[in-house]
Amino acid sequence: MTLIRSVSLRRVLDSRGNSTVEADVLTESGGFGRAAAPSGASTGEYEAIELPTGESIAAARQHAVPRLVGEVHAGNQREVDAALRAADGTDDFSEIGANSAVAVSMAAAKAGADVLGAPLYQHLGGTFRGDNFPIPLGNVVGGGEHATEATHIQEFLAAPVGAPSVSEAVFANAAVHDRIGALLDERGIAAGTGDEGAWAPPIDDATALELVAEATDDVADDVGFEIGVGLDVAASELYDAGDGVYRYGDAERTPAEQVDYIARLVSEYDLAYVEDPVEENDFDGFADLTDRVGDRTVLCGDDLFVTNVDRLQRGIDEGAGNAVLVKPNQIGTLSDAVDAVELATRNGLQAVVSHRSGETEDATIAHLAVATDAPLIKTGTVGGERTAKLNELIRIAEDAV
Ligand SMILES: O=C(O)[C@@H](CO)OP(=O)(O)O
Ligand SMILES: [Mg+2]
Repeated sequence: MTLIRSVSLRRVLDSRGNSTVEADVLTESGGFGRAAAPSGASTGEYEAIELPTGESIAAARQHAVPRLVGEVHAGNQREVDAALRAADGTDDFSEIGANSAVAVSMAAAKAGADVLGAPLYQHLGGTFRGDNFPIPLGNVVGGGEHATEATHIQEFLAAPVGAPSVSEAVFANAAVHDRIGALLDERGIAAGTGDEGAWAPPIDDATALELVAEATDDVADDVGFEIGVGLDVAASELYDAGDGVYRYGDAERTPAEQVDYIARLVSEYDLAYVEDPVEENDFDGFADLTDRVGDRTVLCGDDLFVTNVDRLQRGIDEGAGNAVLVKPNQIGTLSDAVDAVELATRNGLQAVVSHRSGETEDATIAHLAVATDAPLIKTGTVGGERTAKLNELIRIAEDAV
């Protein structure tokens, strides 16, 4: 019933105005799925390869489409993703591009769900998946690779850990974003926004932390539940491998000082979440930090693990981190992303399903987070390509009760 009849690929726009791959999958019985690949700016060195859009589409048409059409069932995600891997033939999707691979993988999942007449989260997660919903982490202030002349730390996140529902969490994050806008205004600081819709003011990291802490406290008082503060340091972007130091503008920190600095921030601001506190090759520094503050906060590897089970297994073996960021395009297929969640969960690590800084209206990650019972999702706060996922989460929560 779900045998694939056709796969179409096209260039569409992403939220940065760049091109990306969109895929349509149609099955023999008329099931249809459409999905588009996101794209990172602060990409990890070990991510699957994103090819230029046209190149990726041409290669996928040549190598992957013939292996899918009339051969593979869209309802069997493992079969779809195995065919994509076989068509590519490399470890990192450098032949057809992770952008085409992930678009087809997600579109096939939607086509499979369509044939079943089931929502995507249920097709992926099964009937007995439980009824937990992820807490959305909302990027409210940022800089790094996502904005120029703004903070060095890439993302300051609202973490509404006490929210009684997805909907209340989503609106709390939006309220924090709004409150920060007002606080910036009061201080006469003009600010635009970065790639993910977060405020990108020309202030230092300490001031940004004070501002976000004040805004989350104010909104927490209003809504009556706890809202913590989180960070994505995206430390690989600050690291100068030649000199072996982290550069925050004119200031420098050695790797040991970096670990001390983050540990101090965790204590001082009672941080609920820290992503990529050290650069992507420093498993030792990550493990040291996990030893020191891992019982108090979520320490999440993004560039460190790149949704890759081999790197994640190394982190588990070495005690580096207690959470993994899960980005399907970082590894290339939904099956690989689910493998990373399952490996993490089996070993007591939390999974954090995540968007990219370059996004589309595609909302697959909202379903993936619910399907896999991920405790957290990072998908922005405001802006259409971000609210597409947040509003989908609200709909899923309503649908699932
Ligand atoms: O570092 C990150 O976590 C992401 C998403 O916020 O950014 P990018 O997609 O640019 O890698
Ligand atoms: Mg990150």
